[in-house]
Amino acid sequence: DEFLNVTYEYLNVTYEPVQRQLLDFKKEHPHPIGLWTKLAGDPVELRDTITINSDQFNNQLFVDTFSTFDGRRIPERIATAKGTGAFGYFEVTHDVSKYTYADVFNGVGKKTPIVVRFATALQNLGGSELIREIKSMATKFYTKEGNFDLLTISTPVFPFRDPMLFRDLVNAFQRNPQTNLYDFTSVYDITTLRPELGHNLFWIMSDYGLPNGYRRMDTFAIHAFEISNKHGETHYVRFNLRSELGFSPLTSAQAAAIQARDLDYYTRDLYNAIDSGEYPAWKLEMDVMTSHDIQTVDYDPFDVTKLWKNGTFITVPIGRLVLNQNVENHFRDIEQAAFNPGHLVPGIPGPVDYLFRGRRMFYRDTQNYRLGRNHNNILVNMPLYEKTYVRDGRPPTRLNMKNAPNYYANSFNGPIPYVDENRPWKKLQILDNNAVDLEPMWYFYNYILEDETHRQRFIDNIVLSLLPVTPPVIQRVFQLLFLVDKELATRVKAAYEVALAAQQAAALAVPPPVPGRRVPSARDHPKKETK
Ligand code: HEM
Repeated sequence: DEFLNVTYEYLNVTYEPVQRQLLDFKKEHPHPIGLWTKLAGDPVELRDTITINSDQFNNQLFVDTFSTFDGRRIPERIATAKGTGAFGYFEVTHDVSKYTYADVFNGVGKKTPIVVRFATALQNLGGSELIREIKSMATKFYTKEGNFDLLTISTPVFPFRDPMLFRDLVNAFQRNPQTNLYDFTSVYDITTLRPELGHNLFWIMSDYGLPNGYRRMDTFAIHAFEISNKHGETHYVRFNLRSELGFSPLTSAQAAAIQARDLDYYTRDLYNAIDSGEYPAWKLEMDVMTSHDIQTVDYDPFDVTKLWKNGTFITVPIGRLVLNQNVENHFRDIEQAAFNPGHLVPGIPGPVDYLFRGRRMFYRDTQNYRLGRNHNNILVNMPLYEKTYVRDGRPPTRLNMKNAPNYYANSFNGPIPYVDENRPWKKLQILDNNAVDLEPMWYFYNYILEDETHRQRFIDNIVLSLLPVTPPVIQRVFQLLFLVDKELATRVKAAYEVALAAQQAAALAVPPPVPGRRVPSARDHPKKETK
C-alpha cells in the first residue's frame, strides 16, 4: 500500500543539511543508541512513560523530567544573545616572529584548534539575524600557552571610547522599558547627545551594516594591541579577519524579504556550508605600527571610534582561520562558550586603552552571572593545560586539583610560576582622547562610500530608521547631519519627507480585513431536536 510503504526518498527532492540532521543521525545509528535511563542511570520502564491515571509522584522518571526541564534556561547574553558557531583550526601562513613570540602565531604551518561564535549584537535569543546592526565573531584559540580569545565585530570602529557608556548604549538600542519594543527615538536621542556614536552608526547604515551571512563578512578587533617579540621590542597592531569569500551585503529590501520566511538565515547558511564541505575561511592579518610611530602620529591611534589613517601603518598577514566542523550540541558548545578579551597569551600583552581595561572586568563578571564562577571548567572553555590554586565553588569543579597543595607559596611542589625573559618591562601609559570629532563621519560619507549608488543606499537606510523617530529628536538628527555634511543633511531630509508622506498614504490604504468566524460557542450550534 502506497501510504504504508515508508522510504528515505520521496519525489527526488534534495534536502539541505539542516533539514536532514535527524535523518543523518538515524543513518549513522541504524539501531536505538541504547537503553533510556533516568538521571541516576537506572533504566526506564515502558509503563512509567505514561502518567495519566497513575501515582505520578511515585514515578521517578516524572520527577526527573520536570525538575530538570523546569530549570533548563540560563540567562541569555546581555549583548550578542542570538548566535551560532562552529569548530575549526587556525593555521600560521606567514612568519611574524619579528612582531610577536606568541606560540600560536609562530611556525609556518602550525595548526591550532579553535571554536568560533558568531552573533548579531542586539537581538534576543529568538531574534532575527537580518537586522541591520553590528555582527560579532569571537574566536577561542586553544593554544599551548592557554586560551587566546580574539573578539571582533563587523565594523572597523567601535561606537564609543568610555566603557561607562556601554550600559546606556545597550539600553537605548534594545527594548523600551514600557513598550518592550525596539525604539529608534532612543537610538537617535543618545546618538545626537553623544555624537561620537555617529561614526559607527554610519558604518551600520551603509552596506557594511548588513552582510550576506556570517561567511561573507570581515571583522575587526579594533583596539590597538601591544605585541612583543623575543627581543622585548613592542609593536601595536589592529587585528582584522578578512573573509576568503569576500565581503558581500544584503540590501534592506532583500533582508526584509528573507526575514519574512527565515529569521535564522545566517545560522542556516553557515551550518549548510560547513556540512557540505564548503568550509568558510578568513585571513587573519594585522595593521602594524611601531612603538615609536604609535606615539608620534598626528592623531590618536588608540581611539577605537576611528580608523587608523592611511599611510601611517602597514598590513601584515599572519594566518588562516578555517571552520570545518559543526557543533554536535549547540547549548553545550556555543551557548555555554565564554569569550573573554582578557584571555591573552605570552607575546600579546594586549590593548592599553581605557575601553579595554573596562572589558577585562565586564566579561568575567557577566559570565560569572550567566554561567557560574567555574565557567572555565565547562568543556568548550577548558584550556589544553591548566593548574591553578582555585578551589571549590559551584560545579562544575572537575578534578578540583585533587590533593595538590591549595596555597601559594608552598614548599610541597604545588604549581610554580615561570619567568618570561621576553616580557616587556614597561607598559605604555596613555591618555584617551575625549574630543567630539565629526570629521570621521564626513570622511565616511565622502570617501569610504565608494560611489553614488552606495551613498544612495546609505541615505535610504538612514531614512528607513528615521521614520519611527518622534520630534524633537528627528530635528536634532538633521542638525547633526548638517554639521557633518550639508549636502548629506539636505538629501536625508528631502528623502525623509517623501518617505513619511508615502508611509502616511500607505496607512490609509490598508486592505480590508478578511472576514473571519470565531470559534463556535454553544449559541452558534444548531439546537438539538428534543422529543
Ligand atoms: C565597553 C565596552 C564593551 C562592553 C562593556 C562589552 C560587553 C559585552 C558583553 C557583556 C558581552 C556578552 C558576553 C557574554 O555574556 O559572554 C559581549 C559580547 C561580545 N563583545 Fe563586547 N563589550 C564591549 C566592547 C566590545 C568591543 C570593542 C568588541 C570588539 C571589537 C566586542 C566584541 C564582543 C563580541 C565578539 C562578543 C560576543 C561574544 C560571544 O559570542 O560569546 N565588545 N560584550
